[in-house]
Amino acid sequence: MASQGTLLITGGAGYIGSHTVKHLLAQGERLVVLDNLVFGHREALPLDQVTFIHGDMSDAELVDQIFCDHQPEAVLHFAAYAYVGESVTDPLKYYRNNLAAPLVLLEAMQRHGCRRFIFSSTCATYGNPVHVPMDESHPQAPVNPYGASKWMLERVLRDCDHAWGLKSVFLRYFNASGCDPEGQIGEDHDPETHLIPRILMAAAGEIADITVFGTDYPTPDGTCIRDYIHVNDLASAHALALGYLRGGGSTEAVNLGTGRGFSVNEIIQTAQAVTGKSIPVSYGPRRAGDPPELICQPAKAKALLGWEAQHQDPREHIQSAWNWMTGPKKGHYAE
Ligand SMILES: NC(=O)c1ccc[n+]([C@@H]2O[C@H](COP(=O)([O-])OP(=O)(O)OC[C@H]3O[C@@H](n4cnc5c(N)ncnc54)[C@H](O)[C@@H]3O)[C@@H](O)[C@H]2O)c1
Ligand SMILES: O=c1ccn([C@@H]2O[C@H](COP(=O)(O)OP(=O)(O)O[C@H]3O[C@H](CO)[C@H](O)[C@H](O)[C@H]3O)[C@@H](O)[C@H]2O)c(=O)[nH]1
Repeated sequence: MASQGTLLITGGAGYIGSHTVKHLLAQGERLVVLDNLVFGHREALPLDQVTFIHGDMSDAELVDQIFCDHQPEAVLHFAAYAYVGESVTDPLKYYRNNLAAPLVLLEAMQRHGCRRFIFSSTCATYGNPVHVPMDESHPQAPVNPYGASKWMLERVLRDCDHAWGLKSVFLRYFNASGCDPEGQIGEDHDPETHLIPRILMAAAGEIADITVFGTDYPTPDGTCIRDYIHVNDLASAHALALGYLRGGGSTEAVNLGTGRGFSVNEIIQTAQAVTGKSIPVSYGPRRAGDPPELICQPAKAKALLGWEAQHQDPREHIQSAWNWMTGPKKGHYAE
């Protein structure tokens, strides 16, 4: 197996996947992207620079063919469903796509001798915080099927390590935000549920207002606190995790966040300042399943991978997302 071989990126046409693709291409990596485009966008990929395969990771024949044709050295696994609320009402959809479908991928990896896996896990595997900031040894007690599906796949990956030597890094992202500073790609979910893009949709008049979910949390201003991590910082962490595995690293879980929390109200005020728009706000009840405060303890990422968030200021996240939203082409490589 080549030490700098081809990488298979599942879900590479999605938000975080496409930013990581851009970062890895800049580092000279050779990439094959597998995406069914259920949520991703073909235009989010530079099709002249990657091999794009439009298909589903649960298609065993297709996945096997990809391993025969490209012999990937490692898999970066972004593909999943990620609507927490929907996972509560339709859990089987989440267990099928986030837990069962990756087994097809892992079976192909085992057959073809591919032993490196970088997994998009989440702070949602921790459930309600027992303490903040949360380090990797925080108890994992997910409170919704989305978080549970990710936690269970972590368990599967550990078992594969034990049985056949698969080495994985579980990157537990906190709240991904921001966009490519060059404005080529952005966050383009439909439906969009995340806070920052919805605030900007309200600023642009695409929705009537931003509803704050709950004002009676035990936080200084009563609204939820989150740790917003720039998507380009997530991208660079993937490259470093790959280097770590190439260097013979063992299976590890690694949090990715800044270590700083911002409330929903603070994010809205920052967005008003960045956009210069007066953003209509309404106040609603709490959203089921939202912990009051999620803040990352990122020390392990620095110690193990040499990674630190470079984009600490949420103004920068919001500015890059606003530039992309209001840019002439609304992002994307090709018209
Ligand atoms: N956005 C966040 O804040 C956040 C936080 C923590 C973890 N994550 C995880 O990071 C990953 C990427 O998140 P995102 O926000 O970029 O989501 P996204 O929906 O933009 O990207 C996921 C991509 O996977 C593709 N996909 C889904 N199922 C597939 C399948 N069966 N076969 C092939 N392709 C498939 C979709 O079409 C999409 O392009 C997900 O695993 C998500 O759970 C995201
Ligand atoms: O219209 C909105 C949207 C969000 N919020 C609040 O803003 C905060 C952030 O909410 P997001 O929906 O943007 O993100 P989550 O905190 O729900 O993120 C969770 O879901 C993500 C998947 O999409 C990731 O897995 C992440 O790790 C996990 O914490 C929450 O307090 C939420 O209640 C609002 O007040 N109004």
